[in-house]
Amino acid sequence: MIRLDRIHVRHKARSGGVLRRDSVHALTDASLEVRRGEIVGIVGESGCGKSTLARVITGLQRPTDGQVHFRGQDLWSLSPSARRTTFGPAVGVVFQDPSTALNPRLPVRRILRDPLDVHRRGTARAREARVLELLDLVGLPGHTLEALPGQLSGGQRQRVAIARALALEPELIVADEPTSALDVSVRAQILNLLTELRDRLGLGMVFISHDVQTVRYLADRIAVLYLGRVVEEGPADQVTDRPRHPYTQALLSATPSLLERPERIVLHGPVPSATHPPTGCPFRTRCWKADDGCATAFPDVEEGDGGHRWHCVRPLPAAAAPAPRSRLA
Ligand SMILES: Nc1ncnc2c1ncn2[C@@H]1O[C@H](COP(=O)(O)OP(=O)(O)OP(=O)(O)O)[C@@H](O)[C@H]1O
Repeated sequence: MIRLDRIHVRHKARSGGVLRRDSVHALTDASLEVRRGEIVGIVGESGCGKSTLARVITGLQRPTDGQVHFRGQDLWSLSPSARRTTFGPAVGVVFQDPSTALNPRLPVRRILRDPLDVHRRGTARAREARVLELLDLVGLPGHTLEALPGQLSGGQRQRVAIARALALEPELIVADEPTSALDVSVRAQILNLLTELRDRLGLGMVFISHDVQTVRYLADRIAVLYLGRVVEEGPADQVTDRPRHPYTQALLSATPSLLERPERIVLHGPVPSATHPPTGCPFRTRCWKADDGCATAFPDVEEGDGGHRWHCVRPLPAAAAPAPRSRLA
């Protein structure tokens, strides 16, 4: 349905003065594919490029280099109006915090009707019927229609945001940390709702989170991002049960229940600057397996079963081995 091909995104650095503006390597050579009915999880630490990737997928961010193919068409070769009318409605977005994503002055009825009005979908009566249908899809009672976002709970607000994302019958939903601003008690309900919607509507979904456990719960496939690079991707169970990239193993070790031997791997040193990323493998400065060879070039892709891919010249063996003791807490 959607394919990102060798995407690079460079932002102008926010600091550096007028004369010297470095560029931030937000995404480097990132490729990703989402098929109909599939949930792809994107996981990585803060600043690794997850939101930039979400913006590229939703057409909000034009890549500096690389292509976005939607149903086989190069998105950025379309005219702005074709992009707006064909691609825009096909992709719905759910953001992290429903309190800021919804207009606090509009009742739910208006919030859900707006996209239908803007895109002139059907008659006034059909739009009203669609609003009721949307409310039902996300499991909200009818009286919610007259409420303002501030009168709803966090979980209900996120349901409204999901209903709005579904309004134009998209084929793909991009959910950027959709549960991290919610109470723990309602997170599972929202995750279950997203899975139900995928099953019921056959949606493709990109689910972005820094929490690998949440991503594993939901996703069919997982891509692990580090400093703007996809360092590992593949079927969710393979990536989480048999990680091949040391960075994936380190992420997993922060959620011990996912590993048979739950020793916590403590990564030493800060995440390097995205303005001056390390040469070669970006993870080498914090990797306990790195040697001089890791500094020369970004490792070529290695491939295992079922589309499991990783970029590492010193990958973990096929059955994950624990990291050396000196690096374990
Ligand atoms: N508009 C911008 N101008 C300059 N730098 C930016 C801009 N947007 C993002 N960046 C930088 O690009 C890199 C990737 O940012 P991005 O927001 O995509 O990461 P993220 O993984 O979503 O982080 P978080 O989980 O904290 O939201 C970071 O170094 C960030 O500071």
